[in-house]
Amino acid sequence: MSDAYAGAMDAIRTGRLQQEMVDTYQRALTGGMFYAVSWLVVGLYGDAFARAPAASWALTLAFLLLATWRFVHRPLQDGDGPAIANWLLLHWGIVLATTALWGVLFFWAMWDPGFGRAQTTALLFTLGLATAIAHAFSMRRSFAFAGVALLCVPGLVLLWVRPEGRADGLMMVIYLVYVVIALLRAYVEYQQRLDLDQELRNQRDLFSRQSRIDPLTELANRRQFADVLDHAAGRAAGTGSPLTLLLLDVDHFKRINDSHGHSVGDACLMAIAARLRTAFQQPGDLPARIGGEEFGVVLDGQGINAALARAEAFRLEQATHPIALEGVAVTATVSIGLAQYDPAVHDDMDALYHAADGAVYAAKATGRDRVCLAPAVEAVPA
Ligand SMILES: Nc1nc2c(ncn2[C@@H]2O[C@H](COP(=O)(O)OP(=O)(O)OP(=O)(O)O)[C@@H](O)[C@H]2O)c(=O)[nH]1
Repeated sequence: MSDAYAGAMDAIRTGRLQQEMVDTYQRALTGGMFYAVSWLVVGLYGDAFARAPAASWALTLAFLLLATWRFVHRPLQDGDGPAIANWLLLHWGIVLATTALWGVLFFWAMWDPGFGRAQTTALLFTLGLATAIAHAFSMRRSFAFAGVALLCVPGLVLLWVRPEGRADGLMMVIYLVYVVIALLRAYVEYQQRLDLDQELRNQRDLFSRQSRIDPLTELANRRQFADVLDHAAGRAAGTGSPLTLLLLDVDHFKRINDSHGHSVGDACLMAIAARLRTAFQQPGDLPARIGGEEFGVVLDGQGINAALARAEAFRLEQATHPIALEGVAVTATVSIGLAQYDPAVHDDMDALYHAADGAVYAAKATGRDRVCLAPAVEAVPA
């Protein structure tokens, strides 16, 4: 498995976990308060606060604390996979602690006849909460089952073992069959939604990449080049830092195509792009394929002298190091034009581009395989 593949798989897993983290937080948010309110209804109408005030207030406080914890345990902003997995474990821990507490309460309400009619209220709330888990907490099947079990099983066992509670117990078992089916279906639907979301994210990333990258050479394409140049010019105009534009055209490229075929021509363009990528990888450099056999490099932060030296080095490498392609060695010389950005002279990027393009034209006109400066720009001593 290549590093790139492993990295992509990690990114997909992390993307899914991030989505699950956000969903788990949002779905758990309001649920916590439902437990507190439901208990208040059962406790008040079941006279629990008068009969067992300490236990009743302790339950109220515990539900409120757990609900607040769900709220303040916010999703991570930029966690990696393991950090999100840990976050999920803790959040599920809070949710399951709440369901376990309700399970104890339900057992108490079923066991203590002092709750009177509120026993039915507790039973109905328990079924309602189990239904809510089945529908809203389908992200993790095993945790959701554990939640339903913690809510229902203690009270259900009690109902079952008492002959007078057997009918309610039976009703509960039948209802729980529905809850289990609903939970399984909701789990499958949730996973399908995650798959769909991932698919949409992949498509979006692909389109975004295709709109910025030249497919043959994998350099930045004309659009990204123009955006970066525009951005760099805005900053250069504001800060006065230097910015130089380099345009490069392969000499007699048609001959390479005609002599060796179009596929060798393509391979030659890819090789030149690879050399450009190696030669122009300093911070502020952006090599790009502008179209056909024409390339450009944004040299953000570079004055004309440094740019000239680097352009000359690249030209020399092209002239002296043939490219080995499909059994043939091709020498592809290049004509390069340079223009330094001057906000007083260049009204917009088109003006800078035309200046550099004029320099390429001058290089072609004076014999090719050379670097020319745009006429308005003078090289100054370093
Ligand atoms: N193989 C290949 N050829 C391309 C591609 N894009 C443009 N070309 C070819 O590049 C050649 C450019 O030819 P011209 O514009 O006449 O320029 P040139 O032959 O390089 O001559 P000068 O620029 O004057 O030195 C044409 O033959 C195009 O078909 C491409 O993606 N792949």
